This record gives sequence, C-alpha cells and structure tokens, in this order.
Amino acid sequence: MFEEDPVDDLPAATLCHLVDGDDGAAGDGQPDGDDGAAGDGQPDGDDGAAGDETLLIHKKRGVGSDQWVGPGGKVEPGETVRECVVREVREEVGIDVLDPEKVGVFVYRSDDWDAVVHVFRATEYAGTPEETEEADPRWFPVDDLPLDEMWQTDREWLPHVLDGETFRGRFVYSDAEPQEVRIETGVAPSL
Ligand SMILES: CNc1ncnc2c1ncn2[C@@H]1O[C@H](COP(=O)(O)OP(=O)(O)OP(=O)(O)O)[C@@H](O)[C@H]1O
Repeated sequence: MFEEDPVDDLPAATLCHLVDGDDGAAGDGQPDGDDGAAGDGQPDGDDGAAGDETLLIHKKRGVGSDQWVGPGGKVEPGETVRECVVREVREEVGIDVLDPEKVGVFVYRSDDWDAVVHVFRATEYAGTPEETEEADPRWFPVDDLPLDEMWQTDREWLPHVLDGETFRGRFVYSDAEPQEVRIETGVAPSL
C-alpha cells in the first residue's frame, strides 16, 4: 500500500483514540461522570445506560484546527511513536494514557503537509481530561461521532478502530478534499 511513499523520509505523527466503556475498567479509579452533562470531562457510563464513549478534542490550532480529532501530534527527534502519543495526550488534555496499543497507520499527503500517522487505541488512563491552549476535550458516544466536523477520511477507519480492529490506509487530499482513499482492515499496522 505504501510502495509509492518514501515513508522513512516522511514526518511521523500520532493519534490516540481512548475508549471508555461502561464496565468501570477505564479511568482513574474515580467514579465516571453521572450527571450526563456533555463536556464535563467525565465519560458517562456507570449507570449501564450508555455504551462506549471516545475522547475527542476540538483542536484550537495546527493541522486540522477547528475539527474534532483524537489527541496527538508530531513525533519529536529521538522519540518513539509510543512516547509521542503519551506526551501529546498529556500536553493536550492533561491525562496519562496507560495502555496505548498501536492499531493503525496511514500515509497522509496534502498540498502543504505529508506524514505517516500512527494510530493508537487505549482504554486505561489516569487523570481527568481538561481544556488546554491547544484543545477542548469532550467524550462522544462511539455510535454518535461528530463526523461532519472531522477529517472526512476518519469515517473510513475510526469505527473499525473503536471496534478494536486494525487498519492501514493512504489518504491523499487536495483543497481539503480527499482525492484518493485506500484502506485495508484486519492487517498488521506495521511501519
Ligand atoms: C487525513 N489526515 C488526517 N486525519 C486525521 N488526523 C490527522 C490527519 N493528518 C494529521 N492528523 C493529525 O493531526 C495532528 C497534527 O499534529 P499537530 O497537532 O499539528 O502537531 P503538534 O501537536 O506536534 O503541534 P505543533 O506543531 O507543536 O503546533 C496529529 O495528531 C496528526 O496525527
């Protein structure tokens, strides 16, 4: 899938999709939010009524600003992708992800930025997500994502990732519109 891309020469970036179920497994030992209020930094969930939720950020700046996206960012020199995703989630929303697992990878090409994006899924974290200069976090039900305000290609792979599947993809954008979309699911997310 990436034969045409000199992936070793592309900048690397990460994304984290934190999934919090209603089984009490995730979180920091505190009760999950129980008032159902959106944007309280707590997943709904310990009343058995809600399904899984995932943490998205409304990005205030940088690539993809003004959209909802998983927390993440660019890999720094000398850093592994796993170290990057842990650092970026801490910087952007103030929590520590404890069990990030790489579940996907995609090559992104556009008019002004190319990258290899490493996608992680996590279910365990410590702390409470908080708004920062970079990001406004909010929990969304996995079956009610704000897809109209996300990268268009997220809809191709994010439901698979939230379902625990792996994927590889290649997305070419021009004028903020996808021109080429290739995806394989159920494959090792190597690179
Ligand atoms: C179809 N294309 C895409 N779909 C979904 N997400 C995408 C993406 N292309 C880039 N991304 C993510 O966008 C962030 C950029 O990084 P960004 O936040 O600008 O970097 P970083 O936090 O290091 O910021 P500074 O450069 O220090 O400002 C980073 O998470 C990266 O994975």
